Amino acid sequence: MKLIVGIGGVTNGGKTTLTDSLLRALANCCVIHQDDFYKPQDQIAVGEDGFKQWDVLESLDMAAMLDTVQAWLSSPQKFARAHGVGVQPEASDTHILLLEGFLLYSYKPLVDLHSRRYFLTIPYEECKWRRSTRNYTVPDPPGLFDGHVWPMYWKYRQEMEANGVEVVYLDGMKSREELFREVLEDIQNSLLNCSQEELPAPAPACPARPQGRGHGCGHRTARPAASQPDTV
Ligand SMILES: Nc1ncnc2c1ncn2[C@@H]1O[C@H](COP(=O)(O)OP(=O)(O)O)[C@@H](O)[C@H]1O
Ligand SMILES: NC(=O)c1ccc[n+]([C@@H]2O[C@H](COP(=O)(O)O)[C@@H](O)[C@H]2O)c1
Ligand SMILES: [Mg+2]
Repeated sequence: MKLIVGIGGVTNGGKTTLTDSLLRALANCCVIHQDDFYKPQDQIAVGEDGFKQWDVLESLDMAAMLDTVQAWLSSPQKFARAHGVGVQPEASDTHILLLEGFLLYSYKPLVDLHSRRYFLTIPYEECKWRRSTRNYTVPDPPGLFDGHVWPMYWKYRQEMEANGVEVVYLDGMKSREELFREVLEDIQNSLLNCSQEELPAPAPACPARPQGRGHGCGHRTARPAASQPDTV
């Protein structure tokens, strides 16, 4: 069985922190980070606002990311070995791929491959503060957060919700430990449900089930933006 789990959501929501913890806890688990697929800096467009457009999908080589996901799908064992992940023989027919990134659910070919999609949210003030403590390879110029990062976050999130992409929202204000426990338990439940529901026919991955409320691999439908706790 193959399970692709997305850890998406707002910048500084805690995606990488949570993913690192899950990676350590789950057997036969690999990870692909979306920000490893940034295009070279000289290919990042400058917008009419004067800012380099780091927070748009076009700044990422999503075709390359998809190819990497396909490589895992075609042979998780080979992928794990190539990435230095030990395969545990006793759990060898279950493989998990964590996808981590801030625009995971805005690239259609990737959206549909997920078995489970998590989406971390934090309020504006917290996000702005956490962001101010971060050191990116290219430091944020003054005004980038309010002029580009936060508006793009809402633009893509609203598109995701309008497109009916089903996600499980996570409150990034909870402690690291609480988030880890919550998501680990949920993934373990998904694994149990998927193994019970798995068909004998070849299945590319345990699929997300849009109508699958009550099924382990389904998602909650995205709630409208206005009901989210971090609405500005
Ligand atoms: N649950 C949490 N509560 C408080 N701070 C957190 C939490 N998770 C992560 N952080 C901190 O927030 C910052 C961003 O975390 P990170 O995991 O890199 O987020 P992301 O990958 O979503 O940008 C880091 O300084 C990290 O230590
Ligand atoms: N990885 C890089 O090369 C790079 C460069 C400039 C900005 N960023 C920022 O990274 C953010 C996405 O990563 P996080 O979700 O981990 O914050 C985006 O908001 C983007 O502005 C990344
Ligand atoms: Mg990160």
